[in-house]
Amino acid sequence: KFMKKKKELPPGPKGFPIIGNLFMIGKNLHQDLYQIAKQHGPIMSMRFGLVPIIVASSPHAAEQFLKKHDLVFASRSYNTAAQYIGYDQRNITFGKYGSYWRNMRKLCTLELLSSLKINSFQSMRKQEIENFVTFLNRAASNGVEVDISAKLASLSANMACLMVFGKKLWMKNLMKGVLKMFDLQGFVPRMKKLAKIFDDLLEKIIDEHVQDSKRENKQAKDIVDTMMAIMQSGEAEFEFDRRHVKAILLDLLIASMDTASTAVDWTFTELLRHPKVMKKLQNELEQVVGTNRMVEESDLEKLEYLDMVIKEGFRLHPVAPLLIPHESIEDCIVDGFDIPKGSRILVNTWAIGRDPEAWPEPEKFRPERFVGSNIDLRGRDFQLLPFGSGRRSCPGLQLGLTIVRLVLAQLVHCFDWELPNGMAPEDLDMTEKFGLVTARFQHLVAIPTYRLHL
Ligand code: HEM
Repeated sequence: KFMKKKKELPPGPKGFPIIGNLFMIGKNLHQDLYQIAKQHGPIMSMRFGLVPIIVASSPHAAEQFLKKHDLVFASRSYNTAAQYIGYDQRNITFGKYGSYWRNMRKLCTLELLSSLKINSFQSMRKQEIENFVTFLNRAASNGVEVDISAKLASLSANMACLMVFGKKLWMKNLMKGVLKMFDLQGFVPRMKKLAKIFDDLLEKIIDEHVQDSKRENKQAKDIVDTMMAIMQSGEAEFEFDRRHVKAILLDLLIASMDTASTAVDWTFTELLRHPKVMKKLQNELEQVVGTNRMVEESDLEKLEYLDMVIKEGFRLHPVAPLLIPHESIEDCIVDGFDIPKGSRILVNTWAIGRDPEAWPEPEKFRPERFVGSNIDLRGRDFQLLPFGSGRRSCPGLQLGLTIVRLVLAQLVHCFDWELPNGMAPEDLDMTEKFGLVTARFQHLVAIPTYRLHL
């Protein structure tokens, strides 16, 4: 006779009824999970309230969920924020795995975030970065300090708005509202109100584009134009109306708003903490670009040390330390453990970047560790996953990486930097503020001195 085998969940800390393990979690979820995993192992099970959570904290564990069994773990969970802000999970980021999501994601990669499309926004990026450098230059002439974190955030927001809508909008406060919604789980009235504000705004923008498109010789196509053209052509092989257009617009806006700027903010902080690395990068830029001009996008592929610096920055400061939670669509056995359908998977890339088995002396910021190594950050190597890996990995990788490289290179190439009030590099505060995008807790402030001969 068969005996039904008892399900064996991965090991994990004991929880209480109803709240599960929530009592163990403080302000920085990724850091707490890192500590707890040290006791329970790289595949660990917990419960947040009634929700089963699986945490992956080593390269091998990440590979199991994102590659070996990727199809099972390629969905997202339903939440009220996704319902109201994602037009009932019609967007990509929170879309359930299925044919609708596959189609939308394909459209996004092929039409909206292709190399061709990204290149078509190159002159816009150049213009915005020139404005940014002009601002810093003025601060340099006056010898005043600059709130780098704030300036990076508005640069990034401007580029995102120009790319998606074709014009700059003051979205920052609205965006903060959206991100807060994820903390306000279940706070429906406020969510509805915010969703309505966004919806009105998007409707207005789409109407303006429809009006404009009737005029001839319209300039560069932004993403609204591209989406409207697809909608009107009737080429899409799936249901595609204004709700879908709005869902994707918001998706791209949220995804590109804070990510690249936060990555630059962290890596630039590390450069300020490590003056020798900063100098070495300046030397590379002097050799490749020279001090008579700013960095161009076409220079980027020649900047090898810049690449290592950026990898090292992402290793220690992945912008989305737990990726975006994945959800399993059926029961699955992973490394001999039973993972039930409906589990939420948190891949702790922050912990993986600090795994001493994968990285010698992980706490040190040392870009030279990548000399002669072919570890890449595009999702092929599971010890470095700032953009995730597999089906749910970031479709904006190429664009995000281009912005990060260009902006960081420019900051380092155009200016020398000093900390305010004679602060020593090692005294820079490195506290994190956990969120879907994990930023610096305190804004980074520094004083520039212009160094180009332009
Ligand atoms: C440095 C910049 C960026 C970083 C570090 C980053 C990182 C990530 C990560 C970690 C995920 C989740 C992967 C997962 O759940 O497994 C993600 C998803 C996503 N990203 Fe990015 N991202 C960046 C920029 C962008 C940009 C510029 C766009 C588009 C304009 C974008 C669009 C998206 C979308 C649509 C998703 C959802 C994908 C899905 O669920 O299928 N990202 N990104």
